[in-house]
Parts: sequence; structure tokens; C-alpha cells
Amino acid sequence: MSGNAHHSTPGETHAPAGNALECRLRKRLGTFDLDIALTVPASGVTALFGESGSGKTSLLRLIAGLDRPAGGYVRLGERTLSDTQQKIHVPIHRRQLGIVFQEARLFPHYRVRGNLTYGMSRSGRARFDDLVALLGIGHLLERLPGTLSGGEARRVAIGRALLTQPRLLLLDEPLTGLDGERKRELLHYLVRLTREIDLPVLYVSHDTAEIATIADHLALIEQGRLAAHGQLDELMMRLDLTERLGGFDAATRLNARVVDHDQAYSLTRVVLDDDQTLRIPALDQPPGTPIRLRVGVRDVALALAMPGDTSYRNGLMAVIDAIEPSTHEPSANEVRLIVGRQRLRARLTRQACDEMQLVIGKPVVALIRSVAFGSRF
Ligand SMILES: Nc1ncnc2c1ncn2[C@@H]1O[C@H](COP(=O)(O)OP(=O)(O)OP(=O)(O)O)[C@@H](O)[C@H]1O
Repeated sequence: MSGNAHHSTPGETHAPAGNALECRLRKRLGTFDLDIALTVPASGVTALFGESGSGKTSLLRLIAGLDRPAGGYVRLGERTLSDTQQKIHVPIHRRQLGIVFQEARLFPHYRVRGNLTYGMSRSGRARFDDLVALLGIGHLLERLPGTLSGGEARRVAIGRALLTQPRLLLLDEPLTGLDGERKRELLHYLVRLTREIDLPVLYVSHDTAEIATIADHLALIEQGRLAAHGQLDELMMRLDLTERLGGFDAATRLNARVVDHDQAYSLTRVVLDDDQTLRIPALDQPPGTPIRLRVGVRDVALALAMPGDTSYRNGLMAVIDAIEPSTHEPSANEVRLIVGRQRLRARLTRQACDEMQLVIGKPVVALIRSVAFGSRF
């Protein structure tokens, strides 16, 4: 999974599928040494994840063309944007990228409408109304940027970037600096948006919960290198990545579909691909809507049979797939479970594992409290 390097000889014709981005980039910044080969698939959200100072912004700047690499190339679909051997360096404004930095950088003297239409492509004009609705900024069109909240300004900046009809959207920590409620709100818009637009998105973040909500793929960066790369669901299952992907708050994801709503108790029933159902706090999506549920490893308990009287609303039939001592908590084991065609993780005390005689292949019931489903989009 790691590395994923595509070494090419100069002059080799190379055409990644659709608008997939392929890059291999080297750059020295002071004492920091960046050397990364990365593929961003042509669809879905790829999270660029790593701790502060790991090189995420530096990599983004090289892809955007804001900085020049010491060596390497950047290709978007069939187009070469940078290639040090061929001496190609397409300037940022000709790369067909939509870029949104942490600060929104709107034109202060233009109203929101003017900010959105600046640089708007012909095809962008046809999408204007839809995009404004999707981002929930219709009521802001006549306002000046100085009067917008941080979250509103970012939604406008994202709209502006998308109206230029880019081939790749780069978002650099779009939620940074927003308070809890604004963060949730913008994340909600971003999830909706990234499901609607047919465009690869490279999403820089150092927040695992945010990534679990929005990303399909993950590139894990450590000290200027690519430490792991692949489908996020797969990487979240890897016990060896627990420390890097959440540690104490590590989680896994379940894909489900809305079945119906119980108005009286404010609960929504969802179904997994193997027809098992879960009850979660009420959602406003209609029946049939696909959703992803983030389940914390500490929010899953195991039983050998479904207990009779329990406050747990959810019991999933599961089979144990792996058990390993937790590198995070000396008293705990990390347990991986198979649930239908999906997988789920639990963190249990070693003592409980021994007393229940948990071994690979043993059928168990995974108990999840309904209120544990905090993030569900
Ligand atoms: N122009 C520069 N000169 C010297 N060092 C630099 C320069 N730009 C970046 N660095 C160093 O390179 C490393 C990577 O920085 P970068 O901003 O890419 O990290 P990051 O992963 O985006 O971090 P954060 O999450 O804090 O934004 C850091 O150690 C930083 O100090």
C-alpha cells in the first residue's frame, strides 16, 4: 500500500484515467526534505493527512504550482503540469485547479455575487444556481465579504473555485479556525458537495474525525514521506496504523442505508449490506439514502449472545477476524470483526478477551450504543 510510486522515464507517454492526479515530487525546504509519489484517484475525496509539519501544505503548493519542485513531475489526466526533466512548469492560473486555502481570500470590495462570478467559466454560469443552493449561500449574494462569518466566507470561496470549472479541487484545512457548530455546518455542506460534484478533491487535514466523515481515500504523510496510501476504510482497519489514525479515538466506518424514522423516539433505522439493522439518533435523510457511520473503537462492546435486558440498542452478529495487543493502552486488545461484507473494530480489555475466550473465527454480538453515532453523513 505504501509508496505507490510510478517511476517514469522522460518522454514516456503516460495517461492516468480521467482526471486522476499523479505526482512524484522532491523539494528541500530549509532542513525539511520532501520526497513523495502520490496518485489521487479521478473521483472521490482523497485526504492528505499528517501531523503538523509533516509536509502537507508544501506538497499542495507544489501540486498547485505555487512552488517549483527540485525534481519530479505533476500530471493531471493526460496533461503534464510540472516536469523538471522536460523543463515544464505550467503557471498556477493555467492548471485548471480550484484552490481554497485556510483563509478565504475573497475580494473585499466585491459583493459575494461578484466574487463568485469573477473568473467564472461559461459552463460555470449554467451551474451557478445549483451550486449556490448546494452551498447554502443564496441569501448572501448581495453581502460584502467583511460581513460574512468564517464558515460563510469559506463556502463562498469554495463556490468561486468550483465555478471556474476546475479539473481538481484542492482544499487546505477548510475547517480550521471555525468553532464547533460552524465546523459541523461546513462539513455538512462539504459532504453534500463532494457527493454531487464529479471532480477529484484533495483535502488536507490533520483531524481524523473530519477525514472519517468526508474522505474515500487517504494519503498519510510523515516527515515529508508517504507512509500509507489507499482506501480509507481499508486503512482504518489496519491495526498497525491505529496510533497514526486516531490513537485513543480510533474508529472504523460502516456503510448503511436509511430505512425509516421513529419520530416518537427521534431515532432512525438504517440497514447494512447484510440486512442487519441499527438504530441511530434521527437523521433528516429520506429512506434509501446511503450514509456512513463512524464507530469509535471504544464504543463497541462484545457479547457471546444477544443480552436480554440491555440499554444497548444495537447488536450486530459478527465474527472475530483478528486480535492484537493495543499499542495504545497496555490493558487493551484491538479486535477486528467481520460484519456481513464489512468490518468493524473494537477495543476491549485483555482480561475480557481472555474470560470470553475470544479467538479468531468465534461468532460474537457487537453491541453499539445508539448515542455513539456522533458523526453520520
Ligand atoms: N520556506 C521554508 N523554509 C524552511 N522550512 C520550511 C519552509 N516551508 C516549510 N518549511 C518546513 O517544512 C516542514 C513542512 O511544512 P508544511 O507547512 O508543509 O507542513 P504541514 O504538514 O502543512 O503542517 P501544518 O499542518 O502545521 O500546516 C515544516 O517543518 C516547515 O517548518
